[in-house]
Amino acid sequence: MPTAASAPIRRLDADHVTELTSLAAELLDVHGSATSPALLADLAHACRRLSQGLRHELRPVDTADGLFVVRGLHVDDTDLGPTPGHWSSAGDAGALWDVVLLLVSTLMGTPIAWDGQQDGRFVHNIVPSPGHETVQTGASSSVLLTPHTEDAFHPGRAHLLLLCCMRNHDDIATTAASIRLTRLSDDDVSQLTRPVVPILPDDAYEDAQRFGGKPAPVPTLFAGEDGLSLRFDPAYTPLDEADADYRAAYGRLEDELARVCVAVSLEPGDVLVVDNDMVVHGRVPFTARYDGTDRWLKRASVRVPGRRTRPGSEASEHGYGQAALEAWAS
Ligand SMILES: O=C(O)CCC(=O)C(=O)O
Ligand SMILES: [Fe+2]
Repeated sequence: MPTAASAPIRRLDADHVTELTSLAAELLDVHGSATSPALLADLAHACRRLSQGLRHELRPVDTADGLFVVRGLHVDDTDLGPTPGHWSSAGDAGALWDVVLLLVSTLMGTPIAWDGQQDGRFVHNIVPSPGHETVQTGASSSVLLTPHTEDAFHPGRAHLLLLCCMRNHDDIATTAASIRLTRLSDDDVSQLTRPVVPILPDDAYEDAQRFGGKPAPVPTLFAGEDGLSLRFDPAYTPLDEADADYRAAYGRLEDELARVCVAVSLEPGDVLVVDNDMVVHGRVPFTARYDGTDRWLKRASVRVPGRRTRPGSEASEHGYGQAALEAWAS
């Protein structure tokens, strides 16, 4: 896996940084908490005050990399306080950054949350947690977090995934691979366009894992409105139920994704924006510190209204009983 970061960088100038952080601070001051429903309801209105220049920097992904890094925001490590040991103890830690991430998300679409994940919060805290070292969720550390589409099990999954870095003293990389940079034969693409095996809910969704309905097989690849797209989470795909031809094509897809994979080591203040229809992301293994100085990311998920990238058959999926909540009624 390549170790050099090669993601497109969009650098915010000082005025744009001030614009974004002062609006976030004002909203936090007015509403008292980043999880306030009134703050969520106020986001779209508040964003109208942001300049065209800032909007331009935060325009949609515009290269086949399917991602970019927004750089220039400054996180003060001493003000931040210790990295929480678990998402459930994060409370309002780093709340200003929750609001920054919500504003950035709102410029790009509609932030979504899940009842069954991190108490329905719209901004998740991604921290390594004792006892979770080897699971395939954001709370793990000692294992490779296998490249995946975020919330691949669900038809209402995000179009965009945003990761904002609070702290990353050991330069632990997020990995990302774009389907648009892979080379696959037409035969492999046809194979993987067939709905053969389901993608099951991941370990972050205990309720969904208890859902009684029959899992629906879904295609791995599909034609989006602007090119080839994917829905991929091998750690939660019962591939042994697939026929040999499908399995072989899936293996070649995995090889190609590994070939084009980039490693992006986020710096505090960086916001990584990933197109969840084009790019699968993961994380390299690391040794957690568990001393309050661990790596800490904030994560938001965004739907882009009007985007037509998903197969029509997704409309009849049950989504394992999980519902995505939108930050405001559209
Ligand atoms: O820790 C990372 O860099 C990414 C973790 C991840 O997959 C996620 O937060 O969705
Ligand atoms: Fe993820």
